[in-house]
This record gives sequence, C-alpha cells and structure tokens, in this order.
Amino acid sequence: MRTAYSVQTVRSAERALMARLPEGALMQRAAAGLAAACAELLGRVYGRRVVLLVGSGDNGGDALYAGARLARRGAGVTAVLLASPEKTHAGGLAALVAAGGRPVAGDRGADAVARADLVVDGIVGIGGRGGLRADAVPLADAVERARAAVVAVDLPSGVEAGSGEVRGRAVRADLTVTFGTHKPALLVDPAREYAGSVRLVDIGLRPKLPAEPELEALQHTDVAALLPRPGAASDKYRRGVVGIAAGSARYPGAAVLAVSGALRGGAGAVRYVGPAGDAVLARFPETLVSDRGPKEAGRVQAWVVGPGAGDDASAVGEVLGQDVPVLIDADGLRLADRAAVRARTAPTLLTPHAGEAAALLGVAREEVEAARLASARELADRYGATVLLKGSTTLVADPGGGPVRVNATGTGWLATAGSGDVLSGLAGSLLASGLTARDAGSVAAYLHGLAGRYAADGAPAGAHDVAAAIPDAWRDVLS
Ligand SMILES: NC(=O)C1=CN([C@@H]2O[C@H](COP(=O)(O)OP(=O)(O)OC[C@H]3O[C@@H](n4cnc5c(N)ncnc54)[C@H](OP(=O)(O)O)[C@@H]3O)[C@@H](O)[C@H]2O)[C@@H](O)CC1
Ligand SMILES: Nc1ncnc2c1ncn2[C@@H]1O[C@H](COP(=O)(O)OP(=O)(O)O)[C@@H](O)[C@H]1O
Ligand SMILES: [K+]
Repeated sequence: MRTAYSVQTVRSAERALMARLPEGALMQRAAAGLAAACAELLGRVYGRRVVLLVGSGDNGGDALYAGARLARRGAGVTAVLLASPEKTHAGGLAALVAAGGRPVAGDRGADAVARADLVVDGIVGIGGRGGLRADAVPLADAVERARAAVVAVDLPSGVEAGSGEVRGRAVRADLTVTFGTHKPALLVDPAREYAGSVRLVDIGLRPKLPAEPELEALQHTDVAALLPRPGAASDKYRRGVVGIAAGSARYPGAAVLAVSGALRGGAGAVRYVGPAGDAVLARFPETLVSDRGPKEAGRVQAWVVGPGAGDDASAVGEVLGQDVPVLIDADGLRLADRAAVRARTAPTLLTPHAGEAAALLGVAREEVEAARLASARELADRYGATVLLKGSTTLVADPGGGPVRVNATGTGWLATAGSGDVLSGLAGSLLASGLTARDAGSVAAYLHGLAGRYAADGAPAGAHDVAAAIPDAWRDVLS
C-alpha cells in the first residue's frame, strides 16, 4: 500500500524524529537522497550546469545542501536566491559556497535557468500556500521555456500539499524527490500531474507516522489479497449474484456494458432487470434476465442501478428500498432521493464523474476537478454513502472520514463512452461477492484502469474492449 499523510501529520512526525537526532541530520538525509536522484538523472555530474531555485525555507535548504554535494562532484552549481542571503537557509548557503557553488539574486535567475542542464526546484515545499508568489512566477516561466530536466524538492512548488489543488502558478517537474512519506498532492490531480515521476527518500520518518494515513493507494499485492476466489465448496449463489437495473429503450448499450463488467467481477451470476433484456441476452446469453422489477427479480447480493436508465425513477426507488449493497451510477445519481440514500443501513456506493458530482453538490464541474479530494469527502458526508469519484485519479471516500483510496492505474484512453458502465458492473459484482463498498470501488477502479491500459495499448479502444481485458488485468494482479 502506498500512503500519503497530511502536512500537519508530517510536521509532527518530523518533530518527534528530530528530537532524537543531532541538529540538521534529517535535512542531510533528505539532501543526500535528492543529490543522488539528481546525479542519476544527469548521468554524468562533472561539468554539468545545475541551477537551484532557492526559497526562504527548509525546502531551499534541502536544495542548497544537495547542490553542495553536486558541486563537490564537479558540477557548476548556481543558486538563485528568492530571498535575501540573510533570509536564506544559512547552513545550506554556507555549504554551497564552500563547495564552490555560486549564489545569485532572483532577478538573474531566468538567464541561469536558460543555460542549465538541470533545475532543482527548492522554492517552497510543505510550507507553501496558494500558488507561487509573484516574484517566483518569472522563474517558473523560465523553467517551462528551458530545455533542462526539472527536479522538484519534496513537492513541485506552488501546489497545495495537503489537497492536490493548484490555485495559481506552479512549477512543472520531470521528477519529484519527496521525503519521509508521500504528500496528498503527489497522488491527487491536478497537482500530481505537475510532479512528474515521484521518488520517495527514506529519512526514517515511518515509525513516527500514525497507523491511519490521509490517502491510500492500493498496489498489486493489496488488490490480490482482496480479489474474491471460488473455493471447493463454492456454487454460483455462494459466489454472489449481482443485479443490474440499467439501460432504457434509448440506451440499451449501457445495460450490455454494465453486464459485461459484472460478468468479469467475480460474482457467480448476473441478473438483469430492465427494458434492454433482448440486447443483453443477444450479447451475453449467460445473463439471468427478468421481466419484472427489481423487487420481484429474485435474490441478489448487490444491485447496480442507473447506467443508461434515462428518467425512470421507479427502479432506483425499488433498489434503494432493498437491504443489500447498492451501487448508484450515471442517471441513477440524478434520480436517487438523498434522504432515501441516507436512510439505508446496507452499504451504498455512488460512482459519479466530475460533472455528476458537481450537479449533486450544486457547484461547477471545474470546482470538482480543481478540488477532487474535498469534493469526494463532501459528497460522501452529504449522502452518508461511499463515493467513488471518477477521473484521471479516481478517489474512493467513505462517509465520516478515514483514509481516502486513490487509484492511478488508469489511462486517458478510458475516457470513452460507456467505460463508466463497465466500471459500475465490475464494482457491483465485487460488492455482490462480499467486498465492502470501499474495497469493491477501489479494487474495481484498479482493475478497470489496468484493463484500459491493456485494451488501448497505445491506440484507441472501445468500452467493450475494456471489459474484455478485465480478465487479463485480474491475472496480472494475481501473477
Ligand atoms: N522539517 C523537517 O524535518 C524536514 C523538512 N524538510 C524540508 O523542509 C520543507 C519545509 O520547510 P519549511 O517549513 O521551512 O517550509 P518551506 O516549504 O520551505 O516554505 C516556507 C517558505 O516559503 C515561502 N512561501 C510560502 N508560500 C509561498 C509561495 N506560495 N510562493 C513562494 N514562496 C512561498 C515562505 O516565505 P515567507 O512567508 O517567510 O516570506 C516560507 O519561508 C519540506 O518541504 C522539506 O523540503 C526536509 O529537509 C526533511 C526534514
Ligand atoms: N484522463 C483519464 N485518465 C484515466 N482514467 C480516466 C480518464 N478520464 C476518464 N477516465 C475513466 O474512464 C471512466 C469514464 O467513466 P464515465 O465518465 O462514467 O464514462 P461513461 O459515462 O461514458 O461510461 C471512469 O472510470 C474514469 O475514471
Ligand atoms: K519544491
């Protein structure tokens, strides 16, 4: 499991660790890891031109100490100071100068950046707020124009460390070297996009961090442990039956796609109710199609309601009234009565994309995209339900707090009509086989993202291709 902690938690863990170590030891660990990553990126250090962008805090101190290490290995190092030398990290600046590095004032930074092989962004780290300040913006512009590789120290300067929001200008890095633990901004878009690839340097912080992180990202082994597997005593009912109440005369394809995901999600049987039974059977004859409403359809262990449902609110109401886990997607989100969702005692999983989440929250879509973490949490609390917010990083938030799951296995090729229907069927099937809403949602997002990669493999793929690739993703996770 990859985890990220809030700034407040990182700070208190750092304080606890620092109390037991000699002064400056943590920063030396950070700088050593940073310098090693820079050297690796440069290939050869001797004779290369390195430019440090140095803010007034410890983030600048890290950059200066790392710069000193690179200077000792023969790099030409220029430190662009955003603050006066008196306000710059004193120990770091002295070390850089002693190693032969050259400090220059901020207004001479752009020229240095233009000639650099490597830029190290130490403007601001976890102490930053609200995008880059005006005096740092010309440097960020110069970095974007330059050919140099860009390494961010701890975080790309200008992003909001704790939320992943970007409220103004921020530096775009090729690599971010972060210390002790990931910060939420490194896992959640839009900030994640600014970070490039991320390398975590161990500075000994882990034992001081609490058991419960702010964010969790499942890895292969975590997903493998959660995947349902039939045992010798299994039969199709014990494996779980998932009910799909989806599709309409106008959108029969949504039903077919939800069923295609559900058939690959581990449930022993898929039951379908709705007006698209013929289309479903033509494609998937193994589906148990019922011509009655959800209430009379026979036993299911979990329902999926809403994909392509049009304006038929009755199925949504019927499904919400049943005491089994329910996943609500697409049109179902608009049709579901919030009080009825809140009143449920069995788990409910809502799976909106940013536009649907915005409509439920009564804000603009852009606001949800800018503040994904806060939006998912807010929606989970308003509905008293688990929320899976889809997008380039998919988030799964439980009501009442706790770590939010984040998934980044996906690819932009998944942004194709109907791929969300496949996800809802897949997640519903996992719910029926007994996973919690939070596990079902995050495991489904993980497999769906991998399946999208397999299906696309560098070229466009349709939603049905994504569904067909789920077994490959499943095997990959178990291998
Ligand atoms: N603690 C530890 O054990 C370890 C910490 N480590 C490192 O310390 C970093 C945290 O250091 P920190 O606390 O000094 O804050 P930091 O991120 O440098 O920024 C504060 C300065 O930035 C300025 N500033 C603020 N906003 C701004 C903006 N939008 N745009 C531009 N400038 C802005 C603000 O200036 P001021 O308001 O004073 O003018 C303030 O002085 C952490 O990320 C990690 O790299 C590692 O060495 C490992 C051990
Ligand atoms: N840029 C992206 N990167 C990764 N995954 C994405 C991206 N854009 C969309 N997705 C994923 O594709 C799926 C699209 O679902 P949705 O928007 O509901 O589509 P539809 O309603 O057409 O089925 C979601 O699983 C979402 O997370
Ligand atoms: K930084």
